[in-house]
Amino acid sequence: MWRRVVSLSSFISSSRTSFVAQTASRLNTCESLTTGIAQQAKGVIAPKEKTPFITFVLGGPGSGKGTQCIKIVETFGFTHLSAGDLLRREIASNSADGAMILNTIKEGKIVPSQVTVKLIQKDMESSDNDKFLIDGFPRTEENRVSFDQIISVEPNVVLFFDCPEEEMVKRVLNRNQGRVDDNLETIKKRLQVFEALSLPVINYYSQRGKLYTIKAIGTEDEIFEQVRPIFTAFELHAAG
Ligand SMILES: Nc1ncnc2c1ncn2[C@@H]1O[C@H](COP(=O)(O)OP(=O)(O)O)[C@@H](O)[C@H]1O
Ligand SMILES: O=c1ccn([C@@H]2O[C@H](COP(=O)(O)OP(=O)(O)O)[C@@H](O)[C@H]2O)c(=O)[nH]1
Ligand SMILES: [Mg+2]
Repeated sequence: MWRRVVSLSSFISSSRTSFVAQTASRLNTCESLTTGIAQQAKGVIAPKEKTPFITFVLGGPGSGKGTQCIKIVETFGFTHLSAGDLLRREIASNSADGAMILNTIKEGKIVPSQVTVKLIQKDMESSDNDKFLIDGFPRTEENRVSFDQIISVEPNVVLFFDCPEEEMVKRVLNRNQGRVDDNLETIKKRLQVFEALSLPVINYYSQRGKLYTIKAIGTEDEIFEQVRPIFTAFELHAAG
């Protein structure tokens, strides 16, 4: 449904821009939040009720992306699309790509972009919602470019759950979901892939003022209290 209207962009008024800045400042949130929203408000934004609002949720393995996505869904009504879950669903359904995906995940490597983007696209298009959390994607610059080319929508927000390696390893080893990649050997490979291929994506969005870094240590609730004001500010902006 959202695809039909994506190209119908309109300019947001300058009064809206100042409202956004005021809102963020009223919320007493961090400077990057104020700057990020104000920067977006200066750009071309399609009508709010029809444009998909996309959040990429990034961070190393075990940084708590999935856990926080559940809370964001409960509080802000997003649809949660976990790229890893979509790929595991392909394996479980014995699809043509299933064996290739399984081997790639076992090795801690990245599935070809087109495969992942098509799965995300299918779920986005079949959803009635226009607010999406895309969890664990893009993991590489190639992923990012591929999404841009196929879906043709920029993310509004990019969350980065910044967690010490030691803590991520501990959490993954205790995850207990029977995943083929939750073992020490694969985790080491995944951490290397994260550093070499995913950090450049995070830097890309940082340079564009879209990145919101969350210190991903502490209790789940404490971490969510860093996440909440980001979406509250966007909600207030949309309501304004
Ligand atoms: N703040 C936290 N403190 C301790 N354990 C956590 C926290 N957040 C998540 N976990 C646990 O760590 C594991 C990895 O979390 P998950 O959300 O699956 O991370 P990711 O999706 O980034 O790999 C899960 O078992 C989860 O219950
Ligand atoms: O866009 C993606 C997302 C995931 N994966 C693969 O799926 C695994 C598990 O991803 P998930 O996001 O479920 O792991 P998490 O970071 O949540 O532990 C990754 O290590 C990759 O091998 C991938 O290739 N492309
Ligand atoms: Mg996850």
